[in-house]
Amino acid sequence: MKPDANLTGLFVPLVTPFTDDLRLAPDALARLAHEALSAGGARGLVALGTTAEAATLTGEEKQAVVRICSAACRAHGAPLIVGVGTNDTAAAITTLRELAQSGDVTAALVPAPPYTRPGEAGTLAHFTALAEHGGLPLVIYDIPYRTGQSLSTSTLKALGHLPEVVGVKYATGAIDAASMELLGSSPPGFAVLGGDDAVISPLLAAGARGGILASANVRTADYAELITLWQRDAAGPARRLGAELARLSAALFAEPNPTVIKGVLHAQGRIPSPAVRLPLLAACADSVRRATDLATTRTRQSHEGHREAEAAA
Ligand SMILES: O=C(O)C1=N[C@H](C(=O)O)C[C@H](O)C1
Repeated sequence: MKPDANLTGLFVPLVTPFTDDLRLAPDALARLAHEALSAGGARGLVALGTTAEAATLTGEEKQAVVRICSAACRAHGAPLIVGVGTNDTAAAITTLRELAQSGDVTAALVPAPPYTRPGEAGTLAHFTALAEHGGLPLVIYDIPYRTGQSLSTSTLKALGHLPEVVGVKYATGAIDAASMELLGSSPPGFAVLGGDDAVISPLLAAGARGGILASANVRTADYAELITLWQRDAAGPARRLGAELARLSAALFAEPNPTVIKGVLHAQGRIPSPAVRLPLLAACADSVRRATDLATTRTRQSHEGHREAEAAA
């Protein structure tokens, strides 16, 4: 029997705000977390995703980030997913057990072991070990262009049958025959969440249950609404809003994530600095300006679509 993780709707993988001298800015993170879950209408948060620059946070900073996100999720009765990305199976199990002990974490987001490329059988064995010994529900993070390891639909479905595996963040860079096969034959209790921001709208149209979307750090409410519109079968307004948000997502990913997103949040006065840690470099002014413009304006057409959908609901 699977745990009832009820993974549906929008999950925001929060950025980790820094000061200009690259220290963690905890108050700004707490503010972003509360905004996403209140005005933004997100279903839940993801801490320590790629977007959080988890790779360059110290152990202490990771604990602080999880503490802040846990407090916000507790206050809003929202689920918290925490990223646990490593190519060391034993170390991942230790981290999962520590997170499980807190009692605040709904699930862990676990990519295929990056860099090692253990092959599909090794990857399946890695995930199975995490499922059996980690003590937390798992969301598989399928992102071959970052990990160097692709997963076939049959492997994903085999994972989906494990009692501890509650979903997949699907970010293969394409919507193709394999995506349709997965969406059409997912094991019960196994949620497909989109993770490629620019194509979230077509993936929702094809049946994804929601998304883990870095772009939703900005215009959170609009990404949440896009998911609701597709869930309500309001195809016209969903298509219009989806097209508009796809342009925004493309602009936000014009440079390595989360550099442009941090630039936009800083331009909007929501974080104290656009600073990112090496090897990331801050996004250039043009990319930030273009994305900020798209982040600030919602077109009249998609507002009209929203009213149409409200009237029909
Ligand atoms: O941190 C995340 O979770 C996400 N990361 C992806 C990436 O950086 O490739 C993008 C996705 O929107 C969410």
